[in-house]
Amino acid sequence: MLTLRSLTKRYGEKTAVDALSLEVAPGKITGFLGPNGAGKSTTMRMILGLDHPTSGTALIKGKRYADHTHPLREVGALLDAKAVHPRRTAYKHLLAMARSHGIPARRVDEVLEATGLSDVAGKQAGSFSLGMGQRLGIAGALLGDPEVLMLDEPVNGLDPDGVLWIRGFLRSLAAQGRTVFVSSHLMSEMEVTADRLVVIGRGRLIADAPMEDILARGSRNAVRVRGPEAQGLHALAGRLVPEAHDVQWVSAHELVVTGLTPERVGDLAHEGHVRLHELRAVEASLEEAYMELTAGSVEFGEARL
Ligand SMILES: Nc1ncnc2c1ncn2[C@@H]1O[C@H](COP(=O)(O)OP(=O)(O)OP(=O)(O)O)[C@@H](O)[C@H]1O
Repeated sequence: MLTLRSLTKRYGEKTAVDALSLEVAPGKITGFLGPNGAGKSTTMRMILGLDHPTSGTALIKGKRYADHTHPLREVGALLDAKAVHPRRTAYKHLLAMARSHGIPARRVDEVLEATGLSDVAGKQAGSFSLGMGQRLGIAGALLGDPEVLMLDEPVNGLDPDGVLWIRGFLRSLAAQGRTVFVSSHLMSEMEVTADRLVVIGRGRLIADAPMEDILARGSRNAVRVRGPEAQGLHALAGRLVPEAHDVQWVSAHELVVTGLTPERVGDLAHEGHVRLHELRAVEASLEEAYMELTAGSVEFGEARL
């Protein structure tokens, strides 16, 4: 569990994180989204005690990072996968980390196994592909068997296999009851990975809600209705108009209805004995919902997608 209370960071005149309050719950993947410069990395750095808040607090399981006796056993983080000595082998890199935190050496074998790196444990980290480097970073984050995992853009630059692996791996970590907090600018990725989304813009909280709710907020959520009989569809439109936000004709045989569920549209069609060949929810993509949410809070003129 992560708890942010009015977390604020100012750099001179600039407010990078502005009174951010939220809770990140265990057992699920929480996506952390925001346009370029929104304050995601600064927030993560403050949670890890790498940056001091100007005011407010960031708590991991109720305590500040610095107040934990064994912080690596509470929170594992992947901020920059390249922060590894290139000539050290994966095994030696993890062993050095384990030793400096009082973690037994056998845990190194366990995390190598869990991240699929056992076969390359003796290879120098500098020879690793980006995907293997990310796996090594995640192995390091898992060393202390922490309840909280925090990853900054873990799929950035990965090939499809790497992306699939990370997605499945994060899912399994959440299923073990861990708190998984992951930032990404890849909206499509978050749509299939995260259970909950925290969206920030200019350091401020814009949304903190389950993924379905964020998607449902997109104004383009609509129902597409197609039928063989134009007259029947006209009659149906007459029944829809009083209840719907909007009813648009796409063609003589097709309507797009906003503000009603497919169930309601189907029931009204049934009541009016109107034959339908298609009844389909057209969901706003996360990209659309996100663009609407962050409109006006994009720092550099354009959201990075
Ligand atoms: N050390 C610093 N000194 C001054 N300003 C900073 C510093 N670190 C970050 N900022 C500013 O704070 C704001 C938030 O930056 P941050 O890196 O946290 O955003 P972000 O959401 O992680 O963006 P990105 O996706 O580009 O990494 C930006 O305007 C950035 O320029």
